[in-house]
Amino acid sequence: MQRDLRLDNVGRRYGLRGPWVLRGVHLTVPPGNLIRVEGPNGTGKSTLLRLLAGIDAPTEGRITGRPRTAYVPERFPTALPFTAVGYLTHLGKVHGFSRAAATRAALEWLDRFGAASYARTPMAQLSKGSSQKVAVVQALLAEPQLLVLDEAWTGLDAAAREELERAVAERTAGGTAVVFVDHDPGRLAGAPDATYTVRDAGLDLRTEDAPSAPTGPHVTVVVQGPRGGQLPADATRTVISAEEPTPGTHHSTVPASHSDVLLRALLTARPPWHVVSVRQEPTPETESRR
Ligand SMILES: Nc1ncnc2c1ncn2[C@@H]1O[C@H](COP(=O)(O)OP(=O)(O)OP(=O)(O)O)[C@@H](O)[C@H]1O
Repeated sequence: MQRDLRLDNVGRRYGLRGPWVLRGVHLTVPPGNLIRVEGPNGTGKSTLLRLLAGIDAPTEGRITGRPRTAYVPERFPTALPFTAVGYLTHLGKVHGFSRAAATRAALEWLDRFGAASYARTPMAQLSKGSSQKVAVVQALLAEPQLLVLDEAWTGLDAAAREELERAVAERTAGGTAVVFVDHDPGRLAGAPDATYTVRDAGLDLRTEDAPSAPTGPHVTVVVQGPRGGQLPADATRTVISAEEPTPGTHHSTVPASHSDVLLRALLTARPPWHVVSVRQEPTPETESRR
C-alpha cells in the first residue's frame, strides 16, 4: 500500500549563507489528498513544490515515502528539439509504455486538452499556452501517485483549465495525491483536503471551519437508489453537502470540477444509481450579475 509522503523538519536555503526560504517544515501528504499551497510572491511556494517533486533536495531535514511523482514546473522548457507528440512518446516510453501505447496515450491526452491539431508541431514553435498544455500532459501521462502542479493553469484557455480541474479530480479519486499552487483563489474551490500558507519560512495550515455555503462553482446531483442504500464511498469523498429529503433520494453537492467523478462512481456502482438530475448551482458571482 502507498505510504504518506512526509517532510520532517525540512529547511531550504540557496547558497551557504543565503536566508532560509523554508525552515522547520513538517508536512504529510497522504495518498488521494488534494493540497493547496498559497502565499504571496517570493515566499517559497515553488521551492516547497520542487522539494515535494524531488527535483531539489532539502538543505536540512528529511523527506520520506516519496511515491512515483510527476511535476508541472512554473516554467516549462519549450525549446526542446521534439514535436509535442514526439516528446510525449519519448516520456511515455521512459514511464514504461511501448512506443505505440505511449503515442496513443499522448494523442488522447493532447486531444482532451484541445491540442490534437498541433501534436506534430515542433515544440519550439508552439504558443505559450499550447506548450503549457504539453507541460500538463507530460505529467498526467506518467500516471503518477503524486502530482505536483506549480501554477499549471497559467496560460491555459478556459476549456483546458476546466479539463485540468477534471483530471485532478479523477486522479485524486484514483488515489493520486495532488499538491498545487495557483494564484486564482477560485481554483478547485471547495475541493482541497487542506490548504497551507507559506509564511515566515514555515507552513500555516488554514484551519477555519468549513464554509457553510460551498465556495466556487458547484453542482448538485440528485440520484435515486434503494431505500436505506448508502452512496458509494468513492462518490461521497468530495461531497460538500448531502441530504436525503425522501427515502432513497439523495441530493449531493460537489465542486463542479468533481461532478464527473461523482457521476462515474454512481453509474459504475453495483447496482448503479439512477441519476435524476444534474444541476449547476449559481455562485454568488453569477447571482450578482443577474
Ligand atoms: N535557484 C534559486 N537560487 C537562489 N534563490 C532562489 C532560487 N529559487 C528561489 N530563490 C529565492 O527563494 C525565495 C522564494 O522563491 P520561490 O520561487 O520559491 O517563491 P514563490 O512563493 O514560488 O514565488 P512566486 O509566487 O513569485 O512564484 C525568493 O526569494 C527567491 O528569490
